[in-house]
Amino acid sequence: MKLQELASALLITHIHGNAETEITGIEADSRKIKPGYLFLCIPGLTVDGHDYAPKAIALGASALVTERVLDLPIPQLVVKDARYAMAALSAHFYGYPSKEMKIIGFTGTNGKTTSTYLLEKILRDQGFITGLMGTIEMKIGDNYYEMERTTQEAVDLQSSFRKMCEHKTDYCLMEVSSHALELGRVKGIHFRSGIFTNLTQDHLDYHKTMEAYAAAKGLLFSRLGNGFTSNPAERQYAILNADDEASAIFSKLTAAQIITYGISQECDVRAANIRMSAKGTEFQLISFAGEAYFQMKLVGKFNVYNALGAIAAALAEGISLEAIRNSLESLSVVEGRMEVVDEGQEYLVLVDYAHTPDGLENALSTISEFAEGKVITVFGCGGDRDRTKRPIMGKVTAAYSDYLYVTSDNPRTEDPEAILADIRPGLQEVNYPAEKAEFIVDRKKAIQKAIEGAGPKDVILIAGKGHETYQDIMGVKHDFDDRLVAKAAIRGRGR
Ligand SMILES: CC(=O)N[C@H]1[C@@H](OP(=O)(O)OP(=O)(O)OC[C@H]2O[C@@H](n3ccc(=O)[nH]c3=O)[C@H](O)[C@@H]2O)O[C@H](CO)[C@@H](O)[C@@H]1O[C@H](C)C(=O)N[C@@H](C)C(=O)N[C@H](CCC(=O)O)C(=O)O
Ligand SMILES: Nc1ncnc2c1ncn2[C@@H]1O[C@H](COP(=O)(O)OP(=O)(O)OP(=O)(O)O)[C@@H](O)[C@H]1O
Ligand SMILES: N[C@H](CCC[C@H](N)C(=O)O)C(=O)O
Ligand SMILES: [Mg+2]
Repeated sequence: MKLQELASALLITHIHGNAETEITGIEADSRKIKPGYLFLCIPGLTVDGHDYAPKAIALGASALVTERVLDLPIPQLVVKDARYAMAALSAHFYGYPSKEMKIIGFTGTNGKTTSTYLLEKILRDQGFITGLMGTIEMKIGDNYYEMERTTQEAVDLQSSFRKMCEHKTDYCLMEVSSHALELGRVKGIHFRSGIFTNLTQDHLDYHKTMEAYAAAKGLLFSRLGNGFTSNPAERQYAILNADDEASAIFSKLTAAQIITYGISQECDVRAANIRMSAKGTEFQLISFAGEAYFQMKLVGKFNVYNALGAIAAALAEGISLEAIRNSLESLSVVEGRMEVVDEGQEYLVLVDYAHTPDGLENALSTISEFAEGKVITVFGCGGDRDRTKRPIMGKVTAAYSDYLYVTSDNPRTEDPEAILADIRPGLQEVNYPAEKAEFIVDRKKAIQKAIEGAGPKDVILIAGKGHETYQDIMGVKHDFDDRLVAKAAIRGRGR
């Protein structure tokens, strides 16, 4: 594509240099530039992409997108807002792929990843080709890709969508993080539906206040539904959790047709008579499309919510309640979410991704309902992330645990001891007995000690890392998998 043609995606631009320059690729990271590529100079929160233009040129960049003319020897497309331009130009470069499939976006503090897999299962069982992108991985056709972040940068996102189209994807199920919404990574994407899971505290390091965090999430819904259509295939839906008060705000923001789901409120897709055990969850589903009795293998009331959101989205796609039920009943586990580590031992070991106060509350309240012995929790808090959630996470785990191992969970560039010190006041606030809590920086040792101390009917929750296979210390990702460490520890003590 020629620079001139790319520029046509924006009304106000200025081309400095040869407009006929051929563009063979488009990137916003100088380290990924190949000969012939256009390099987008993005002023970031930590560095300014304009400073990396010489590096991009050295790697063969043929043109730049800038916010000001740089004294450099290649053509430049000067724009008002490089981040906005990144989204718009990437969509144009890749031929607007989000219009060629149905993209369903999931947003909310907890439950996004889980919910994408539930809906993926339902859609795949109907013979649809699905793509998925989120915290664990990206799937395109039969190919799996590692993800750097939950929601990709706009330029990577549009490229991934194009690949999905090449694989004849019918539906793309994607997690839409609040960072992505705030930073415009998903601007201009045509979503079929937006699903809201819930809003509780996280990421206040970035958003500062819960109001700002909610406003970021709201962007998914405020962009939905404009331009009514008689074609049901083009309709857009906002699928909202009626039991979460943020839904009232989102319903005012959106022009999409709203489908509500929940347990305690009157809504379009509702679960009643919920029965929970260590083996799964049962509930009566009452919906605008009829009623059915569900028996799922996923544990915890929070998974009923995740199921309801997925059911609502599937009903909007015209899938029958019976088919939806068959799919959800056959799904056993989502990786790293309440995943059982089974080496034939007498105590239960669960690895879960709970890394927020509400996630821990949900995981632990579920466990407390079926635990016959002690509840032993191993957890930590991420470095370079919301510090204010640390004591609250300490308080929540203390409330439910007979024994606590407070340890590291991706300290990143922070001092691990300092993170542990931030958690401690939460335990003190509820007068948690000091002799029942150990603070051990080394996560492997903490897991080993928890397992060594377990009695026959005890439940050990290892929270925070779920599917992760690394421990990020000072920017270096060391191999670390809670499930493997736990397995080795169980075998080490002779089960
Ligand atoms: C707060 C946040 O999300 N920041 C993201 C944002 O950073 P930024 O705007 O500060 O960019 P920057 O690092 O200053 O760089 C500016 C520009 O220079 C470029 N650059 C930089 C260095 C270089 O050598 N060459 C170069 O070209 C960068 O590619 C970028 O275009 O854009 C960068 C480029 O895309 C991201 O790497 C960076 O993610 C940071 C590392 C991050 O940790 N993000 C996390 C918090 C995140 O996004 N999490 C969410 C939520 C997870 C969830 O709870 O579900 C996610 O979606 O994963
Ligand atoms: N609907 C829910 N409500 C509250 N907690 C939940 C819900 N679903 C899952 N959880 C808890 O939160 C943890 C994270 O779940 P999941 O990975 O599905 O969320 P996510 O929104 O994708 O998180 P992230 O923001 O890190 O991508 C789970 O391991 C579980 O403990
Ligand atoms: N998406 C979340 C994941 C947190 C997972 C936990 N293991 C941590 O590192 O804090 C975040 O980036 O805040
Ligand atoms: Mg996720």
